[in-house]
Amino acid sequence: MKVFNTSQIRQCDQYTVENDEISSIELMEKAALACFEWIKSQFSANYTYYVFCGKGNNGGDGLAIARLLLEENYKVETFVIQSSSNFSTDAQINFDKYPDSVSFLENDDFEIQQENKKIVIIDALFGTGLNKPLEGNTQKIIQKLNHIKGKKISIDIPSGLFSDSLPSEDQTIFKADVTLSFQFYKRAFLHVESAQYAGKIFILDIGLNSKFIQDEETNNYIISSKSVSDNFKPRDPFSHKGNYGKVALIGGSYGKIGSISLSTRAALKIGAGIVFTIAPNCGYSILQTLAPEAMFISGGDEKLITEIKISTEKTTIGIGPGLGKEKLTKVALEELLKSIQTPAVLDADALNIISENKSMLNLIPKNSIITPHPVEFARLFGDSKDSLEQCELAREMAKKYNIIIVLKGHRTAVLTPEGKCYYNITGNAGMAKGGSGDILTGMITGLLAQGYSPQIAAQLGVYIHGKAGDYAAKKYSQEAMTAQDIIHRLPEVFLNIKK
Ligand SMILES: NC(=O)C1=CN([C@@H]2O[C@H](COP(=O)(O)OP(=O)(O)OC[C@H]3O[C@@H](n4cnc5c(N)ncnc54)[C@H](O)[C@@H]3O)[C@@H](O)[C@H]2O)[C@H](O)CC1
Ligand SMILES: [K+]
Repeated sequence: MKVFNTSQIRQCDQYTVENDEISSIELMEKAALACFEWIKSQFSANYTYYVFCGKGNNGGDGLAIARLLLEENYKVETFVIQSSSNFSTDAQINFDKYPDSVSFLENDDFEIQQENKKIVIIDALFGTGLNKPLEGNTQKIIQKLNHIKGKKISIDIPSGLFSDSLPSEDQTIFKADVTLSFQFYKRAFLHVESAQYAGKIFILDIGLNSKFIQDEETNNYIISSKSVSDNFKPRDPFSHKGNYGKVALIGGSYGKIGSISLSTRAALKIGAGIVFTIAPNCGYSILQTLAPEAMFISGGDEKLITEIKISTEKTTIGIGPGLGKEKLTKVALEELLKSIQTPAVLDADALNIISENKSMLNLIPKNSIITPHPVEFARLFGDSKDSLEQCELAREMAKKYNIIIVLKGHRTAVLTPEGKCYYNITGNAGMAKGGSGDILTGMITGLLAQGYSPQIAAQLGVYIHGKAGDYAAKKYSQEAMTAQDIIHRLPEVFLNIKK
């Protein structure tokens, strides 16, 4: 699913009006109707709706939503910000159509009866047309709204937030519980510094022109359930284990055998045919017990990996979880990287070792997948001022080193050598725990071994990992779920991938 910037969204809007049998006012009505239907499905008529509108098209949406609510006898109070600018053409039409009186706000002296707990505040002050950070009265109004208790819904985007950039710390922005956004994810919804204002995001289809959407180019995408099912390869009834690849997960050190056992189990559970684990000897009994389906290969020493003895030709390597950074382990990693020609997966301490010896970056085989979290990424490639800047740096590094970077976080991003960014929107805060990353490494390695291209293995891996995490949270709660529960919920994910 494509992510467009504000100017592309505006062009899409315009293209739709010019090429489809729909006028801009009809499009606004369609957008308002989609919001109204969503609101109706979530809240009863016992709520009082306070609708705050600007004078642009976002305000026009708000006025239309307020009218639709009134027509179905919901209790509605509508406010319009008084300003020197005129209503946009379509907002004016909706203002004229509004059947009740509205209150014009010159400052923040409006009253909302808070003893009535059933309050919904609808923010239709500013949308994608915001041209500078809010100040003066609009700033005061939003600050006051942010202190009022009630359900808060932003239309299209929280007022005060820019679609394509991140806010400064002192910027005033409406804090929504829910954002009902039209047709597309905005880039701001995909970065933690701005996404926190949007709450839960629902994308409402307002039928913008599909040819424009198909033809318009972008470098940013969401990994959709459709792209997952389109790329998913069901197992062939006539196949044997050799058809599903040979994996070697390499990692673990004394006290960190758990990491590589989680990766091993994840690779098995994601469908890999044959799985080896290369770990220090202290991991032997643990691994043979926790993952009896996998074969153990000694890493050479009791407590750390000092040698990696595997033919790398037909084996897909995943290296890093629990590996440690001992000198001999570093040498073993360097030797391994020099010997592999095919894409591998590198995570955790494998990346930390490389960050201390940056020339090793050039040894990473072309089209390999690295899976750093933001701190590991910064160690490798330097600091960034925020997550958007880090994402852009990752895009450059993916191109420079010809690798796929899985930048883990609230919304994990997969950056490709072609400069594309694929955001993952599955997953939840229950996964922000030790072990989750080890599992992701095992999953991506297992998918790569099964013949998925590195880019698709990375995209499927992050999507499936997040989705299994969502099933785990549903069953055990975000608090009580542990990383292992992500592995346990994989069956639900596979059973629900539509083919
Ligand atoms: N995506 C679609 O196809 C549709 C989107 N719709 C809605 O339209 C808005 C965008 O509307 P636009 O008129 O371009 O802009 P806004 O309503 O966001 O605001 C413009 C308005 O506000 C003034 N302004 C801008 N910045 C500031 C500021 N910092 N302080 C004060 N005033 C400011 C500006 O001068 C204008 O007067 C989109 O988000 C959707 O909600 C359609 O309704 C349906 C199709
Ligand atoms: K808004």
